[in-house]
Amino acid sequence: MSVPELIRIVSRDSPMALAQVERVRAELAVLHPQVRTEVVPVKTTGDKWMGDLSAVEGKGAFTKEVDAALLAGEADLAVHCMKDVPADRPLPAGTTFAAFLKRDDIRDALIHLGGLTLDELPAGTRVGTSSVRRVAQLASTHPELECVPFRGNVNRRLEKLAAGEADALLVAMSGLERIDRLDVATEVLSAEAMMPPIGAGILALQCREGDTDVIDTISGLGHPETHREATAERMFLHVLQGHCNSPIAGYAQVDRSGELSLRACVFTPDGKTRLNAHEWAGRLDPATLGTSVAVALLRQGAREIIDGIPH
Ligand SMILES: NCc1[nH]cc(CCC(=O)O)c1CC(=O)O
Repeated sequence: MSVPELIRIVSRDSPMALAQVERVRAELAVLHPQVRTEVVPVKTTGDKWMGDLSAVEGKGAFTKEVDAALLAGEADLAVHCMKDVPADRPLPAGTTFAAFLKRDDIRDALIHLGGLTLDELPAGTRVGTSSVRRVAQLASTHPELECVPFRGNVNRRLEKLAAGEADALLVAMSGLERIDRLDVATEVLSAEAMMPPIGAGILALQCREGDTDVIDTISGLGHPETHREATAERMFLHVLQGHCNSPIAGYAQVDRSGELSLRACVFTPDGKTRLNAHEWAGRLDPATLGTSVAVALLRQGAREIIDGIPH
């Protein structure tokens, strides 16, 4: 393997995304101190458009411009939140994942300026979130709360909360951690109380196919357990074929004994129906586990629920 002299890293330009790039640079500096890196920040459709993501073909809204820069040769490595990489279709032709970094916290946090926990919030409390996954689950477990649309990067959402545009906020712990604002979290919600999105907390490193020097260099950053979890989760979504308005949640987990499991749910938007599946891989490879869990939900009627939601 010949290690490249320079690796140009493309990413969204939000504070969270740039912190992600710094993590990649730091890990790369340990493994290959001789490699220089440059950052190529780009704004994505999802960063510019503050309306409903389904109006801009939500899928890929946070990745399209990043992928384009990689494919155009303006950068050699793209850093994505795996959660934002569409899984219903293959990766853009000519690109491949070279590594998945060790997974961060997959849980959501509640932020309430008065310090209340989710169960303590009074009826009518306005919770800022545009996530159909969070809205459906809150409708199911806390129907007395009111969800208000809340878009923008994590810093922007914290500003909007401080400005009184909502009384409380649900955001990913990993997002808060990356912008160094874990201090604002009032309560960490268990993955059972608020099922995370597929791909939560995983940074995916994407390269051009055939760029073997970069791929070989970057693959050393990969975390094997996260790779198994990511593969199971991504195949699960691929088989399920959701759309950007379908509330889908779940996570794979490699336990201490090395056993891989995948737990997943499909909800109706009102949270009144929730389909559940939880399987262990046993002798199945991660992708087959993902397929099996998707099929289990389809057998319970997931297709009808997903197709019945306007998008
Ligand atoms: N859409 C913004 C976004 N993209 C990825 C994350 C969380 C970080 C991750 O899971 O990797 C967030 C913030 C949030 O959902 O609150």
